[in-house]
Amino acid sequence: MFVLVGYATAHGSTRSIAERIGARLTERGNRVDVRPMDEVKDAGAYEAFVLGSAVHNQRWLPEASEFLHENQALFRERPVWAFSVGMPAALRGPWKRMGPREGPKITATLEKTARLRDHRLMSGVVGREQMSRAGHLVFRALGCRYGDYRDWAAVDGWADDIAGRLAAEGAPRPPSGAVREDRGGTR
Ligand SMILES: Cc1cc2nc3c(=O)[nH]c(=O)nc-3n(C[C@H](O)[C@H](O)[C@H](O)COP(=O)(O)O)c2cc1C
Repeated sequence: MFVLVGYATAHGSTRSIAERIGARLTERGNRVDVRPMDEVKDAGAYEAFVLGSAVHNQRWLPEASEFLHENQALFRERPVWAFSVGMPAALRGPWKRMGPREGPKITATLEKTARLRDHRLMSGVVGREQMSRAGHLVFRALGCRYGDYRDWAAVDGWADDIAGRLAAEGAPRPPSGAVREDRGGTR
């Protein structure tokens, strides 16, 4: 399959995760472009999409939201997987409960413009240099810690699931009426 792994990043974590997913899908036999969503010229050229954005204030970055909006007809027809990169793993204390609530909230927004096969909220690198002074003070007051929270095993596992689904969907179907010998095999 010809797959776009499109991303929008402010500080690089989302790009690194997109590149990892792209490499994994390529290893599994797909033709893959990994590129920023605002540099994609012809979205219609791709057969499937894995789209990811950094999360700011519980939303995708504006260029990512625009890309979804502009191509919504396509994203209702072709397979789309989405990932959001935030900081649920950096949260501490009562704020830790925010993480599980943020994922479904973002999913609901994305589903207004795309029919998603799956959406994952992941954690990225959270650095002092990304924060305003006020943001830093709130972050520290909540007991949160800066760090690299990327979970590569989870990213690889998810990419492998996607590769499996693409392989199943891309495989030539037997002619209708044909009797399959391999009953119980892939659908
Ligand atoms: C201004 C700002 C707002 C943020 N808002 C959120 C948020 O609402 N939810 C969240 O989970 N992470 C939030 N983050 C954390 C980032 O999404 C996180 O650091 C992520 O790794 C950034 O990805 P990037 O390196 O691709 O830009 C915010 C970061 C910044 C700088």
